[in-house]
Amino acid sequence: MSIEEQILAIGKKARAAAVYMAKANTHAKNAALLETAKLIRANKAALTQANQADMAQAQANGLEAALLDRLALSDKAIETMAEGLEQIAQLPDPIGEMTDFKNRPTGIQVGKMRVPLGVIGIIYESRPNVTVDAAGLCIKSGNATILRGGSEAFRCNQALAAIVAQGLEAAGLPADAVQVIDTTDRAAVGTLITMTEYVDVIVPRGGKGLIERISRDAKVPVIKHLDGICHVFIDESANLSHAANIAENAKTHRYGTCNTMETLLVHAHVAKPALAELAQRYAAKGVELRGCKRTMALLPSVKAATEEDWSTEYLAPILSIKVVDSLDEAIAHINQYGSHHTDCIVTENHSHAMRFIREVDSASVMVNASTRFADGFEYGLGAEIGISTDKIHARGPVGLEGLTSQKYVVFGHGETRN
Ligand SMILES: NC(=O)C1=CN([C@@H]2O[C@H](COP(=O)(O)OP(=O)(O)OC[C@H]3O[C@@H](n4cnc5c(N)ncnc54)[C@H](OP(=O)(O)O)[C@@H]3O)[C@@H](O)[C@H]2O)C=CC1
Ligand SMILES: N[C@@H](CCC(=O)OP(=O)(O)O)C(=O)O
Repeated sequence: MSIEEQILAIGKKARAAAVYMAKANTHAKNAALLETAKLIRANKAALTQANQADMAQAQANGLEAALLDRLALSDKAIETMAEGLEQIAQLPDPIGEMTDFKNRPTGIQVGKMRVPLGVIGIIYESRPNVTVDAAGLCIKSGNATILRGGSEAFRCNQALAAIVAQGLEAAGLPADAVQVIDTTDRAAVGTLITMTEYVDVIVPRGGKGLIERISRDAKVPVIKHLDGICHVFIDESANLSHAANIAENAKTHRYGTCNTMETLLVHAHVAKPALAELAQRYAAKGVELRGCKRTMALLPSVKAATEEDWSTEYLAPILSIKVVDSLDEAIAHINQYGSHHTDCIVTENHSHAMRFIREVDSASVMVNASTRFADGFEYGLGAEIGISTDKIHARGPVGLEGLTSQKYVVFGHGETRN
């Protein structure tokens, strides 16, 4: 079979499974989640072995440290995946919920019912826990899914696919509700994003290369989950102790995640003390600093930032720094160079905070909190498919509700329209 034929066959099975999933009851969906969690724990040794093989190959291929960190599946990460499924089982089932009923003068009652999207294709980075989080959220929201993880995580993802299939079958649900594409050939992505007959929506999680491909070729509707060029702006009225803690955490908590800060903006009135403190903290953690001319005047060891730096997502211990003269300049910089993912202002000035959250055009806009909080679990969604950088149909961390839609339902008593 050609790759195209293989993916079309997967699509056909997913479409059939979606019909069952849409009407599956909450008990069966939760049973599948809990059984999969049990199987993940029972298969810890096999998962570890598969991950070690993936890690060895990725290391041999020279994958960067932050990306190896993302690929690694420690005992703790395996337990977290299982717990994540148990948490999704605890969440209320969104499907079938009816809301917003109104009695119309004609006698009919008009309301809305929450329904699954159908078949969701997800293309994502080499992070095995995403396979389980995505599978869990799609099961609970009554969708079928086709997963295409990063090639470095191939072995581990295949092992996880087999476990999820067993979990679904044990609960009497179709194993085809979650299928993991079993080739790393990118031709498979080409078919996945064009088979409108079988796929209702594509969620691409990734960087620039993926964006270009999807923008050029996709025929299926897309909810983009793209790169994070995130900023922290230290305002002139910032609490400098909060600013140092936030700017340190936003950069150094995890270097490889999309919600990590890549550019720090500092108001000129507080640049000297703010940067003196932060330079020490970053030096202790080996973060390379690249700055504008005014930053370099304050911190002579800093390298010169180029125009390209302002629009670069490093995913590494590198940070660009710019000194700005006003809130307006900070907002303009973020809207020009950012990726509309997550941006933060550190300020004690309420009107500056309100202007920042109104005028910065990003999926999450924060006041006095680290950009690392942009995460479905941290926002109370239970888990996330990822962070949408699109404005429709979902924006920011996408949980169960983002994987559903609402249809109108109308109840009458024999009424006819005049
Ligand atoms: N907004 C969000 O929720 C998230 C965003 N990200 C972003 O992802 C990026 C980091 O991950 P990284 O692994 O580098 O991302 P990549 O974009 O390189 O890879 C992500 C996935 O897309 C595939 N892919 C990439 N390019 C193409 C292409 N041209 N055609 C078909 N498939 C393609 C990859 O496959 P292959 O294995 O073949 O390379 C992989 O499965 C960062 O920019 C980060 O911000 C990450 C997580 C969440
Ligand atoms: N929500 C995640 C970040 C999003 C994510 O998965 O990022 P990445 O490590 O780039 O795959 C978190 O805060 O851990």
